[in-house]
Amino acid sequence: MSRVSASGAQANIGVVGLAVMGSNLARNLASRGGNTVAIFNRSYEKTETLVDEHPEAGFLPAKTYEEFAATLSKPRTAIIMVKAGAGTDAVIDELVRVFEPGDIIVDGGNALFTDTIRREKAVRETGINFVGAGISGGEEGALNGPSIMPGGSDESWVTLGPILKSIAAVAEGEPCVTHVGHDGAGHFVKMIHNGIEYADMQLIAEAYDLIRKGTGKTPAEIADIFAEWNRGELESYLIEITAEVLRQVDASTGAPLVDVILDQAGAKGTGAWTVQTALDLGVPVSGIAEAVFARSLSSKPAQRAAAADLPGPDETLDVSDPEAFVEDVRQALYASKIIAYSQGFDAIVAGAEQYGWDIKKGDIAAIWRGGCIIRAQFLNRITEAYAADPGLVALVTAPYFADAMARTQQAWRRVVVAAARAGIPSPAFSSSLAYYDGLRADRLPAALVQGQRDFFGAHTYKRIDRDGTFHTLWSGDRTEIEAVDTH
Ligand SMILES: NC(=O)C1=CN([C@@H]2O[C@H](COP(=O)(O)OP(=O)(O)OC[C@H]3O[C@@H](n4cnc5c(N)ncnc54)[C@H](OP(=O)(O)O)[C@@H]3O)[C@@H](O)[C@H]2O)C=CC1
Ligand SMILES: O=C(CO)[C@H](O)[C@H](O)COP(=O)(O)O
Repeated sequence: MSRVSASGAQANIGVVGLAVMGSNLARNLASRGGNTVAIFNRSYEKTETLVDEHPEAGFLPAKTYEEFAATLSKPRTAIIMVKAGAGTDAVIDELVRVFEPGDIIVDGGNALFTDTIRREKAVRETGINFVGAGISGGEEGALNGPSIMPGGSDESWVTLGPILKSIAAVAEGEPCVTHVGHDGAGHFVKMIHNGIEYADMQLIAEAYDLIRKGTGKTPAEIADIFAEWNRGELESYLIEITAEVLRQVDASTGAPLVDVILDQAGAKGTGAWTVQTALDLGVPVSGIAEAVFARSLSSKPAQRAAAADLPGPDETLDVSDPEAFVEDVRQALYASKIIAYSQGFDAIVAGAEQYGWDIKKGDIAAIWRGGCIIRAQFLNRITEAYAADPGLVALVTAPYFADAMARTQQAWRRVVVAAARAGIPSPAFSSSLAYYDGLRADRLPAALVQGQRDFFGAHTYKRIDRDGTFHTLWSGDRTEIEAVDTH
């Protein structure tokens, strides 16, 4: 079997899967000096189109997996960018068939991290290296520089590191890529990135909704507000693109595009994975969960239609000072956003502990500063917070963020109260505030829950005044006895 392409050229890197992400990543790789890129797609038309549309890239196209392997110099390195799930397994099986020990397979798709752990173990047994790498930035990021979160072995990172550094986004002179940790660590961190992305998007959407309903401003006027916010502490990619979306006018009706888009949000699953994983780890990612549920609720048209006539409040959102209200919403958004990141980092800490990964939180915040969807100005503050205290128990308690909370929390409360009084759903704003108040509460009603659990299930409780585990004989004489801790 030939080990070179039809032209005899060799590629140092390959890409399998040439839809939106793969085709742009392949072009990004090809644009960096020294790279020659082999490309393969299940249906050959996509490969042909990419080659025809981008002759400058010098791609080496392959029609079969055998040809693809033969085109790559050894050790072969290939990045898979296909539909997550069965598609990824199918491609891995084919690559394992044509690759050799020492070669490297990188899955750059949005794989569930437990799948990555399974795949890494299985592929490693063949002598081939497998790396799960989260890649964020969408189409534009893939082309011009994404944020990359690779897991896998230290050995793979030696080969892969320079290639990934060459294509990653650059923030303040540093490439937005780091070796996150072993096996599934990279995909775990990408999953949390997406969870935060869901929360941030929902919070921005709630801010828009409240301003629109509270002040009657048009989408274009609200776009101006977001553009202004993007010059301050809220500066971020999501705020920036929100202004663009709100400014867009529908060509066929002349209406703001946002008013003709069906209000049912889709989801590909990474937000739900974050919440499911956090539940397993016992981490309250309530802001992220509300964002996932808000999309689910929006996509239940039959239930929404059936509930449309249910009674609401007597009052509407009565804003006497629109400028002050907009400023309150801005502060509520900033406070809630801090909570979303704080909860996301809590999940990273818990995941690292559970799976034995040495994840540097400050490094993760640093590689999210550029290329990815949640890139934001305040990620530098997160890096600084973890540098100052690597054992920080909750991001929100770091001095910078605690100060931000002190500054914003009254406005946050006013916004949540106003929304509730006017019947405007703001699940992410309000659940983030409840989380904040829960964290700082001196005493929680969890004590009563423990009493209830002990009543119906003899689940026992601890006391505040002495060590030990206790149970009250609820169906007997109601005296208290020492018991075995059942949690
Ligand atoms: N779109 C985005 O903004 C982002 C996407 N991602 C992730 O990147 C990956 C690629 O995303 P995207 O570019 O949107 O493409 P899609 O997720 O839409 O996947 C389409 C690609 O997968 C291939 N494919 C599907 N099933 C198989 C199979 N059984 N065997 C071989 N190939 C298969 C398709 O080949 P064919 O052409 O033959 O159908 C096509 O190349 C996904 O895992 C996605 O979650 C990550 C970050 C951002
Ligand atoms: O990974 C991404 C960005 O980081 C993708 O854009 C992701 O697919 C978006 O998720 P969803 O479709 O569920 O909104």
